[in-house]
Order: sequence, then structure tokens, then C-alpha cells
Amino acid sequence: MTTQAILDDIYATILSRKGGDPEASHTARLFHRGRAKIAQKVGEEAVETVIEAMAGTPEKLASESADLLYHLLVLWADAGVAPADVYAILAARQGTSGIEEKKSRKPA
Ligand SMILES: N=c1c2ncn([C@@H]3O[C@H](COP(=O)(O)OP(=O)(O)OP(=O)(O)O)[C@@H](O)[C@H]3O)c2ncn1[C@@H]1O[C@H](COP(=O)(O)O)[C@@H](O)[C@H]1O
Repeated sequence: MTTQAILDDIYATILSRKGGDPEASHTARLFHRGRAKIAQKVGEEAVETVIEAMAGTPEKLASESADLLYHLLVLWADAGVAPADVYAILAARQGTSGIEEKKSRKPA
């Protein structure tokens, strides 16, 4: 399975949990608690990822990164962003310089 297929598969599962039983599904519980809580979880997982990058092991960093990606997918699902929307942006940036991309974001 490709990385894209794995993310798409998890995203489909996440969408299927909308309106589900918060007692039976962690994802349904997150949707039930609302976007502010989901966003908070993304922030917490991002901090934990950074901590593992600075003071942990590659294995712990990979594990925290998986938690971060999962919670980010839940945030996208709640906010109406599909993985394909993000893939399209990443694909459009491929082959361009990061410096040029940064300049193009600045207001004229
Ligand atoms: N990838 C994940 C995944 N990664 C992490 N987690 C859960 O995220 C939680 C993070 O732990 P925390 O202690 O931070 O969460 P918490 O207990 O809610 O803590 P608070 O929010 O109360 O602070 C754990 O319960 C993990 O099991 C995940 N839960 C689900 N998935 C995917 O989502 C699919 C659907 O899961 P369910 O919605 O639970 O059926 C699964 O098949 C997986 O593919």
C-alpha cells in the first residue's frame, strides 16, 4: 500500500465515524468534542513530536508522528479539507525552490 493510499484509507475511516458513538470510537469522540478540542489535540501531538525529535529516539519520533498525522486528518475532516486538496498543493510545489515559494506568499 502506498503512503497516499494509507492516508486516504484512514481518512475514509475517519469520515465514516462522523456522528458515531463516542463510547465506541476515538474518532467519533473527537468529532463530538468539537473542532477546538481536535485542534488542541493536533497542537499537543505536534509538541510531543518535537520533544521526541529533540530528546527521544527515531522510533518514538515515528510513533508520535503517526499520532500527529492521525489527529491532523481528523482536523481536516472536521474542517472540510480532503487529503487530495493537500496533495494538490504539495504536487504544485514539487520542483520549485522553497525560497521562491516563500517569496510568492508575501504580499506585493
Ligand atoms: N490512527 C489512529 C490513532 N492514532 C492515535 N489514536 C488514539 O489517539 C488517542 C491519543 O491518546 P490521548 O491520551 O492523547 O487521547 P485521549 O485519551 O482522548 O486524551 P484527552 O483528549 O482526553 O486528553 C489514543 O486513544 C490513541 O489510540 C488513534 N485512534 C485511531 N486511529 C485510526 O482511526 C481509525 C478509527 O479509530 P476509531 O475511531 O477509534 O474506531 C483506527 O482504525 C486507526 O486507523
